[in-house]
Amino acid sequence: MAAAAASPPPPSSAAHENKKKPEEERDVNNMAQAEVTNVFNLQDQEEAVTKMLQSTSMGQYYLGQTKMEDFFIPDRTYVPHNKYAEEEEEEGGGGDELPVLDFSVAAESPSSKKTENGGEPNPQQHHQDYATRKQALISQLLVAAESWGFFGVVNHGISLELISRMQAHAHRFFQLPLQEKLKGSPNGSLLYSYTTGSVDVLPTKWWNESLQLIWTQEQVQLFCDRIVWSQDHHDAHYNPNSFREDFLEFTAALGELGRRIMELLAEGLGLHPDAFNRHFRAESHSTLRLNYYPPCPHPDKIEGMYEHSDASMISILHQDQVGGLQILRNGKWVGVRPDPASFVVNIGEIVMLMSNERFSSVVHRAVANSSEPRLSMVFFCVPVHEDVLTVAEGLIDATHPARFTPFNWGDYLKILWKKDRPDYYRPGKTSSTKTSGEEEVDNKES
Ligand SMILES: O=C(O)CCC(=O)C(=O)O
Ligand SMILES: [Fe+2]
Repeated sequence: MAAAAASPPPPSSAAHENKKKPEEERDVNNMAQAEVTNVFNLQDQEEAVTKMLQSTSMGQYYLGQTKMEDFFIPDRTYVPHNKYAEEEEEEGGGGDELPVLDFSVAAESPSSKKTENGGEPNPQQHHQDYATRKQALISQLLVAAESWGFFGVVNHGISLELISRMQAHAHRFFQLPLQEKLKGSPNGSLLYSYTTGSVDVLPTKWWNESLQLIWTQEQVQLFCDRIVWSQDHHDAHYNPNSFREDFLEFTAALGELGRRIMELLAEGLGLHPDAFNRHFRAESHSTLRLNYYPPCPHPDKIEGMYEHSDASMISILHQDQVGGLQILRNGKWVGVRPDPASFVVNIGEIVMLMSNERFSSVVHRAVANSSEPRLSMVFFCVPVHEDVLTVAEGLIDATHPARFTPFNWGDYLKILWKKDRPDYYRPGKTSSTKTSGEEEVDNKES
């Protein structure tokens, strides 16, 4: 994976065109509407689901309450989903590359490694090698977190088979009829459920669907119990328990990777290795979010996911081979080339604040495309609700006063969408920038 600055084309004027709605668009709408009518005929249909549909972009679209044109974003800087750094460089752009870090050393213990021929290494020599390589990784990580806020991770220790199994589960889920998927929105929660696109409070409508679940056994079980994974009897061999099992294995592995990354980030800042991790515990409401972007007829005018920064401590993202993740870097949108073997990690707002803004939480977006669906899977490491979060002690001195006051994650969620959110919660952001991953609009948790 590599990426570089891409020069944005001139703002699209197409958003202002008054185009007639093509036939096929109307068909999609009609089909979706028929499905929704079914949903409303079900006896056990919950008010919350109706409310969710009516207050989300794709929900309104499926209900026929929103037209394609209502998704258009005027004067948007469009960079196609498959435009990456290399092409830009070939065209003479010469962008810089997204740092990609080799995490193999982070999974090693200082003493356990065998030599290549299987013999015992000289323990002292090995310890020195290990320490040198770990220090090199920490230095690269520090540069990446300070200057990019984003980086790729390879040799992360998560098996490619597990990743593809999760992708297959996600595709299976998103291809279910809408009425089935809506069973995954049992209580109207917009944070821990299946959601049809962006919520109304946002200034833009996103062309996506998502499923976001807390990483606990209990939560995933509640979800699995409601979903009928396939109505096709030819598909009877599919084991619905496998979603739960793979979900738990995947989130546990991502949690472990998140822990390793935050430990190294803390060490890089000269802090106690546990400075961030002591707030990232098993009882935190960390989530896995599956983002599904159906083919979109107007990707130049419609956003898959609008620009935002993540409210997490850190986020760990895997995107499929389609491409579409873009980072705002030095005022330009930079496309991140997909690589099935790597994860893309970004610093979230919580670690940015705890680091007294030594690290940046960078604005990013997802661009839709007209030809194929796209899937991304994001793990949001978040702190335990009640923990008081402060700037790490070791980072404050006379010349570097704390830039924000102590807060906790529960309070943070409450103010996340407020227009009058204090400045120190969103340094350097434009007023149109919203935070994603945590759409707890009415604080409807659980
Ligand atoms: O789909 C993507 O590549 C971006 C997803 C994202 O940024 C998010 O879910 O917060
Ligand atoms: Fe994000």
